[in-house]
Amino acid sequence: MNRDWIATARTLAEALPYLQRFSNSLVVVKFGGNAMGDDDAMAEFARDMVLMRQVGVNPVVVHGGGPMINDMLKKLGIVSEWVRGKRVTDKATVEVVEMILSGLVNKRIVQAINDEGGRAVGISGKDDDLMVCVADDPELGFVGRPVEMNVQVIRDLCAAGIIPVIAPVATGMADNETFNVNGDTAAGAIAGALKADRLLLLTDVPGVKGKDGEVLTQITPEQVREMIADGTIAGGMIPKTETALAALDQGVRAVVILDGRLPNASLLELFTEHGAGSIIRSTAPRVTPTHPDE
Ligand SMILES: Nc1ncnc2c1ncn2[C@@H]1O[C@H](COP(=O)(O)OP(=O)(O)O)[C@@H](O)[C@H]1O
Ligand SMILES: CC(=O)N[C@@H](CCC(=O)OP(=O)(O)O)C(=O)O
Repeated sequence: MNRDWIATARTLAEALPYLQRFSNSLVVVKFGGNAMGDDDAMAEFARDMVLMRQVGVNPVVVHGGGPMINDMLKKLGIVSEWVRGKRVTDKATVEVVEMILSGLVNKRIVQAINDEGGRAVGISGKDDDLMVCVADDPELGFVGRPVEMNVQVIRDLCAAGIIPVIAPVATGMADNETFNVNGDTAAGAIAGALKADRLLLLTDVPGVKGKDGEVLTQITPEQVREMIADGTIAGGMIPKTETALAALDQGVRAVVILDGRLPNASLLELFTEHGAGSIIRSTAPRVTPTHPDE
C-alpha cells in the first residue's frame, strides 16, 4: 500500500486527543489581509474552517483587509497616514473602508467557505449592534474603540451550524456613525466577549520573535510587556500583542500568533502535537489542559 495513505491514517488517529479537547470549543480566527494571499490560499483557509466546524469546533472568523483598502484608496487618489499601527481615518476613508471590508473582502471569504461545503454568513460589527464603538483617539478620526459588545448574534449563528465571518467595521453611540476598527482589536474584543477557548491571530510572520530573531513558541503576558518596553516587539506586532493581553484579561484561555501563509496553519496549531507560532497565556495553572503541551 502507498505509504502516504498509512501516514494520513496515522495523522488522523494521532489527532484524536486534540479533536476531543477542542470538541464544542469556540475558536476566534483573525485572518489578516497580509495572510490572505491568492485564491488557492483562500480556498485552503476556507477548508480549514469547514474542517474545524465538521469536527465540532465553532470557528468565528474576524478578518482584516488593510492591503485591499490601500489598493482602493490608491485608485481613488486618497493618501493614508498611520499612527501606532492604526490608519488615520477621515470621512472619505471610512466609506472606502466599509465598502472594501464589509463588501469585497467579507464576501470573498464567505464565498470561499461556502464553496468548500460550509455555511458562512458575513456580517460586520454593525449587525445586531455586535460591536459599538467610541472614537479611539481624536488624532485618528473615525477609528473605533469597542466599548459595548453584543455577541448573542454570534452564538445564534454558531448554534445554527453557521460560520460567522465578521468585518471590523462598527457602529457608534450616535446615529449614523461608522467606525473603522483595527482587525486585531476587533478580534480580541469579540474573543474576549465570547470568552473563547482560543484566539488565533493569523499574520505574515512565523510568530513573535525574540531579541535574536528566534520565534518564541511560548510567552507569558509579563514577557510580552517586557518585550514591548525594550523595543523587541515593534510596529504592527504592538497592537497584536496588546490585543492578546487584553483578550487574556477578559477570559480567553490562550492566544496564538501564527503564520497564516503556512499551509493548514490553524489545523497545525489546534490538532497536532507540534502546534504553530507563539502561544501567549498566563502561567497560572489550569484545571483542564487545553493545549498539547499543557
Ligand atoms: N518581535 C517581533 N516579532 C515578530 N514580528 C514583529 C516583531 N516586532 C515587529 N514585528 C513586525 O510586526 C509585523 C506584523 O504586524 P502587521 O504587519 O500589522 O500584521 P497583519 O497585517 O497580519 O495584522 C511583522 O511583519 C513584523 O514586521
Ligand atoms: C484602524 C485600522 O487601522 N483599521 C484597519 C482595518 C483593516 C485591518 O486591520 O486589516 P489587516 O488585519 O489586514 O491589517 C485598516 O484601516 O487597515
